[in-house]
Amino acid sequence: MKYISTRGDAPVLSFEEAMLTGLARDGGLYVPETIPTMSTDDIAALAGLSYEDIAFRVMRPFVGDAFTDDEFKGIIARAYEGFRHDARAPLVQLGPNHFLMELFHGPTLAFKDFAMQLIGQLFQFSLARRNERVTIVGATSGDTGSAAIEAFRGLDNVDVFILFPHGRVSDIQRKQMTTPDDANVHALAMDGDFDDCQAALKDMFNDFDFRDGVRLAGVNSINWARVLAQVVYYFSTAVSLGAPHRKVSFTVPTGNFGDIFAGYIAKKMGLPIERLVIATNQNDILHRTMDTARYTKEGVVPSISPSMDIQVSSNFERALFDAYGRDGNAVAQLMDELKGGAFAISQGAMETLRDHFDSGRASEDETMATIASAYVGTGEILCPHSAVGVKVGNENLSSTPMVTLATAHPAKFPDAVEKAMGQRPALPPHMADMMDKPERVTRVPNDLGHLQALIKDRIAAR
Ligand SMILES: Cc1ncc(COP(=O)(O)O)c(C=O)c1O
Ligand SMILES: N[C@@H](CCOP(=O)(O)O)C(=O)O
Repeated sequence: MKYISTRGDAPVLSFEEAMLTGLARDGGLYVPETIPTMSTDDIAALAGLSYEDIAFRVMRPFVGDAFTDDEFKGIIARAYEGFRHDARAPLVQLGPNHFLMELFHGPTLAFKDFAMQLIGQLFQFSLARRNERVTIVGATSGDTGSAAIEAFRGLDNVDVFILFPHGRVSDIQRKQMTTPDDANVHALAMDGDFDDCQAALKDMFNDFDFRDGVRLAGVNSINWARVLAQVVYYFSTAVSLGAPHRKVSFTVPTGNFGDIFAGYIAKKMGLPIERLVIATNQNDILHRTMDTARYTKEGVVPSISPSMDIQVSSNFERALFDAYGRDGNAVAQLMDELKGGAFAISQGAMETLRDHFDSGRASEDETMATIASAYVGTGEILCPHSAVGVKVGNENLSSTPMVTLATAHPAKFPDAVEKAMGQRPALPPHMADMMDKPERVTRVPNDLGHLQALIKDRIAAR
């Protein structure tokens, strides 16, 4: 299995190389050269298997010869052993044909754990075998950062630097990033918004001297392995609802487009997915793009679903690559135009995107109202991101079962949830003392030179 860049001008890599590389050297994102498919029989055979066994069968074709079957099975087993629900991604029913896939039973209470716990294990295995060390820099609007820190904390051959927007993550998200006291963990509160953090990260990757000097690696969803791990729960859920003999639709609370892109890959592999619905908060660039065929950046307005406060949606580039017939030059040109703030999508590409994706948005009031009504109607306490999804999912119900992804635990956003339903969700017992722990964080300006110098100094001091 080979991996190519969405901009068509970077070395072709193996799975392991692409995983350790992160962003392609032409600024693009790695994708598989071809998408492996599963037959109806292959999918039917997943029924009744454990999450780990499904993960093995779904991901195996993508990793090529990077690991033996036993090695890969061991990696998967270790990745999910810390989850607090046997089903890993359990389903609850919200209405006659509407289900909620709970993705928040991992160690940091968000869907990011599904991928981050796995790539934590994959990195450890690969780095040990190669006798290498890496510097991970991640950008986060709150959840990726805590999941990355949890997956990599305490490792000798990895330093992990997390850039988060100062003042724009919830208190719990911040505490999850600033309270671990491991020497290899560096929480950096940056002036600006998430897009600024992500832009700084991409600038570091595009500075080859720095990149090669610190052996930079990325664990944001620019990393293909992140997307791959998330493909699995589309399979496990669809099969539990009757796939391959029955179609299923998914609504996905969306920001950086990684999670919904994983659903698109599941569909390409043969999973009978009818619709993939993009659900955005008031920062609705993707919904507007689906409507107007123009991707136009506007300022980010902080919301009660802060992890989705994003304008530059990285993985949309992967969808554009397919929509433009895998033409790397066309994608490179669009990304160049985006530096000016906007680009237009051709009619043909737009038709392809609309063949797969629908979209909707939820305002702040609608998000709050959905938290309240879901609790009254079903007893389920939604986090604000999941509530954005449920609101949009409700608008897209049909005779096909709809599954909305619940992407975080409500206790990560207690203020918003309390305001919406009058009750403060409790943290699970393993995190109950989090608010009392001391914090370790460095405030940093949005300045590439400053960030690079800080990272080099910290590595030298270890
Ligand atoms: C809780 C939560 N929901 C939804 C999203 C959006 O997911 P994606 O960026 O993969 O579109 C994020 C951030 O990634 C998140 O942390
Ligand atoms: N919402 C994310 C933003 C980063 O997304 P990623 O999937 O590219 O890592 C977060 O919580 O940090």
